[in-house]
Amino acid sequence: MLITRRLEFDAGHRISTHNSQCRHLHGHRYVIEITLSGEVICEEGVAEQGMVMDFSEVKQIAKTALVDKWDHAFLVYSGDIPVVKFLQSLEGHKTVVLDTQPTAENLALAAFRVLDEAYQDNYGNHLRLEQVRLFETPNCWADAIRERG
Ligand SMILES: Nc1nc2c(c(=O)[nH]1)N=C([C@H](O)[C@H](O)COP(=O)(O)OP(=O)(O)OP(=O)(O)O)CN2
Ligand SMILES: [Zn+2]
Repeated sequence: MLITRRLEFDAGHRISTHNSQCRHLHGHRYVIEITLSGEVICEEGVAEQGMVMDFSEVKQIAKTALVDKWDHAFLVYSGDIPVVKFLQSLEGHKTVVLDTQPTAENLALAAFRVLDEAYQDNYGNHLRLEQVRLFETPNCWADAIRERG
């Protein structure tokens, strides 16, 4: 069984190597969709009976591990030296330094890695992160998918 939880957050970025608009500092209302697989919990009388994981728990884990850290932050590539220096000069600014350009593809991958560690199988129902879909705009998104093997 697959379940998916959608969350939204705002963040700034730029793609410093881009040859058009995206090299300018700008922001997005990002949407992240987290898809988990697992067996439906059958244990009689537990709060999660009939669920793979309670959607509110899926949300809480995503917020703690990732969304609250990225929300209203500027997501910057460590190689984008002028912007890294500028952000460091702003006292207390919420900045997330990434080791890759903050494209939809790289953000989906980074989110997958963080969230994969965060979701634990507490009920022996083989809970597992399968996919992170990250929308940069309503028309543009990237999917980071668990590799088989
Ligand atoms: N493969 C990718 N291509 C682009 C990315 C990306 O992350 N991966 N990112 C950008 C820019 O950051 C930009 O914000 C997206 O801009 P754009 O293509 O203009 O998207 P819009 O939804 O605003 O465009 P509409 O034409 O208004 O739908 C660029 N490319
Ligand atoms: Zn952008």
